[in-house]
Amino acid sequence: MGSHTDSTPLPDPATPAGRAGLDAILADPGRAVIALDFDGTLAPIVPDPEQARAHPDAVPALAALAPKVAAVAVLTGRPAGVAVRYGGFAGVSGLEHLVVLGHYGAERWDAVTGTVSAPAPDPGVAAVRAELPGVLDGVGAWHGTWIEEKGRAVAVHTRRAADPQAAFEALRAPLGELAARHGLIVEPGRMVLELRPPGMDKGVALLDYIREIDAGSVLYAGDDLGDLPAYAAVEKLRLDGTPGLLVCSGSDEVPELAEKSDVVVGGPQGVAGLLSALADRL
Ligand SMILES: O=P(O)(O)OC[C@H]1O[C@H](O[C@H]2O[C@H](CO)[C@@H](O)[C@H](O)[C@H]2O)[C@H](O)[C@@H](O)[C@@H]1O
Repeated sequence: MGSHTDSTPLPDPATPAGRAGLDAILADPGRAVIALDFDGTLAPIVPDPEQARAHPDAVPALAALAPKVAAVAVLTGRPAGVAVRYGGFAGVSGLEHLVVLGHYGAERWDAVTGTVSAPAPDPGVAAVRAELPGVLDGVGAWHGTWIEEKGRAVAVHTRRAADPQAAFEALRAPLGELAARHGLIVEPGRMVLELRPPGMDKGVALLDYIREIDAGSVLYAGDDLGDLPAYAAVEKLRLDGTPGLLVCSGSDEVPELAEKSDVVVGGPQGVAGLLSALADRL
């Protein structure tokens, strides 16, 4: 695998803004932030969310790139600690300064300390958790749907239902009502509807992090609807004079993201190849 990614050339961005973003990263890597989603971007999509793991090429590529840029961050809907575990990010040489922003930025894990910081849990989550089985029962959606307990949120997955898209659509309205009754929002994703507190998204988290690092350029890679706010953040940064490159980890499931991206690569293997090629160039 290693020799394959080592030889991958850097992609040519499809847009002038994307080319400017890549040029800025190459010209001054010491001020570049590389931010990446986890599921579908660093980790292949699998039917059972508990079995998701980073692509074998992903961590070596990140570890090769991180010492050459200002900062590398993983920005995920997962709890930060879960992403660290499933990604195998702790204790990796080269990733001593990695930051994992979990729960769409509400939680933060720093490799330097090995600890997670997070605000107090939203009481609406406990109320939703208690009512969720009854709501699913009412919709007749038990078969094949699966509740992911996320601590600060709960998610209902339909990928393993007989008809995943139909189950997803059938659950949208009732879960929306349940979330709204308890002050939560529904975050739709790839065959998943997550009920979570409002007020944070990947765009807010990315902008905060870019400010913290005082970045001069940014690369953001994602694959899902939850990455759209981060895409919007990069578009805003570009308008304000900070170049950026938008990378889509391609799939058939979320065409909206591919349409907005500068570069589309072939899933997590393609993302790892791009990161590795970037590390080689730097
Ligand atoms: O922000 P992300 O890192 O992309 O996390 C988004 C959600 O990803 C996970 O679900 C997705 O991946 C699963 C494993 O491959 C897959 O089975 C599921 O269909 C996908 O939606 C995770 O389980 C969620 O908690 C995350 O919010």
